[in-house]
Amino acid sequence: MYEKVINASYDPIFIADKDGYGIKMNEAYTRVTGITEDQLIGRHLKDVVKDGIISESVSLKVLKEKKQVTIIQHVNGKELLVTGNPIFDDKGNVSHIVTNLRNISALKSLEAELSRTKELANKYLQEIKIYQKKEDMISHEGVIANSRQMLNVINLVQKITPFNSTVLLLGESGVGKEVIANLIQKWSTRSNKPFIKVNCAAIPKELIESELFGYEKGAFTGADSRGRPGLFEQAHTGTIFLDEIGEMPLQLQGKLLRVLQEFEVTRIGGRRTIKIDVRVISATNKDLESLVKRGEFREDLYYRLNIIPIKIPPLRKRQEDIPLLANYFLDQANQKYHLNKQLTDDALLAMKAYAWPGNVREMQNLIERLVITTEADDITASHLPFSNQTAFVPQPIQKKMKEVLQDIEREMILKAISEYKTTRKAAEVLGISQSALVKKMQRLGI
Ligand SMILES: Nc1ncnc2c1ncn2[C@@H]1O[C@H](COP(=O)(O)OP(=O)(O)OP(=O)(O)O)[C@@H](O)[C@H]1O
Repeated sequence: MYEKVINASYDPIFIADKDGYGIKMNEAYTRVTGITEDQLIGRHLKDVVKDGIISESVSLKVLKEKKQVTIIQHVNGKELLVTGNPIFDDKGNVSHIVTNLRNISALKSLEAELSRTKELANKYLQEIKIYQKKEDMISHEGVIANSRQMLNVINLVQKITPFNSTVLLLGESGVGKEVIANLIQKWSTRSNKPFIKVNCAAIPKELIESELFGYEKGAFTGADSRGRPGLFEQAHTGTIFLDEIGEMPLQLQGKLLRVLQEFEVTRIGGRRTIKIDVRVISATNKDLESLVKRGEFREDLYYRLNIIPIKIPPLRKRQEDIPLLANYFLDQANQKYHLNKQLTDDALLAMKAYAWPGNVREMQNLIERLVITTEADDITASHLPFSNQTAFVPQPIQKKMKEVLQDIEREMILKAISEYKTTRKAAEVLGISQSALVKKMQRLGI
């Protein structure tokens, strides 16, 4: 019976007796080692080693040491991992040694294969990392920034996130102040704490105080009879974003200043002060300094808010971001409407030349509109509402004359280059020398 079991085993088995003679081996043993019965069975293992059939005998070692022994054996050019197990009789003497073995040459080649695969995986990982790094350089948690100015903004954000310092975001409407506020919150240690956004311009003036600071029960008619915590209290342990801070009514600015200095609030109609731990980010598209000069904004509050000012430049001052943002919004709109529209090069050039008074928001809205309304798959310059010279209608309040002239120069040059391809031809059409054109292009950053 035991012979049948041994022969049925897929794994090689060899049995030696207590005197070191081979007495049994199965077919798997011959399959793996190439050793036949006549070389091993009935022979003393010392002789088998002497004849060079096996390099070393594990059975003899087990007989000597009276315990399990594992060795590496070389047989017929194969490397084998051989384990011998003693079988003891009733008196505790070794009666037989059962040996099994595994071909580790195969394992070794698997190992080599594995390490090759690992190497390859590592190579791909590195490539992906480089690619991701490139992507990260452009998109920072969904904030597209590739221009030097915006990368400076992102760097500054990275520097300040570990601290709870008060931040004031400055920039024209639609430049991305809120996206930067979101980024500060996301990268800060308070990222999983409350993030309360307050648009000071959207709340009726008479309600701002109760919204921000809350009220006790019976504080005024129409109030919730149980009283209510204000937004500052709701932001406790987290961040409060005061958008359009320039719209804060003058009579409330004193109270806001006290909250920011003491970090405690008193609800309307209440007497107790409530301690709050909040990080304050505020934003405005107004020139707060002139508001201060005109007496419309408290100077002390301005200084309290302006601890870390971050200026976000208008889109026309960071033209490198324009194609990236345009394609980013194009992808978004394509996904939203299950379309596959493309922006042609001349459309991107025209976009680069445009002044974008409504900044990134204007671009986002325009691209979404174009994706829906353009019949063809390609969105070209002719589809853009500003490609017919409407781009640089001077906006005397927003721009200096020099800037407007530069914008016009830039647009004319970009148009000429895109139409005539070479600076020589473009210069001829524009009526200036080629070297003057090249100089102008350098000055305008084209
Ligand atoms: N760098 C950017 N990357 C990706 N999207 C952006 C970027 N800047 C702005 N946006 C998008 O443009 C729109 C306007 O941005 P945001 O609301 O942050 O501007 P804002 O300066 O806060 O405007 P406002 O002063 O009118 O409140 C948003 O939909 C925002 O997602």
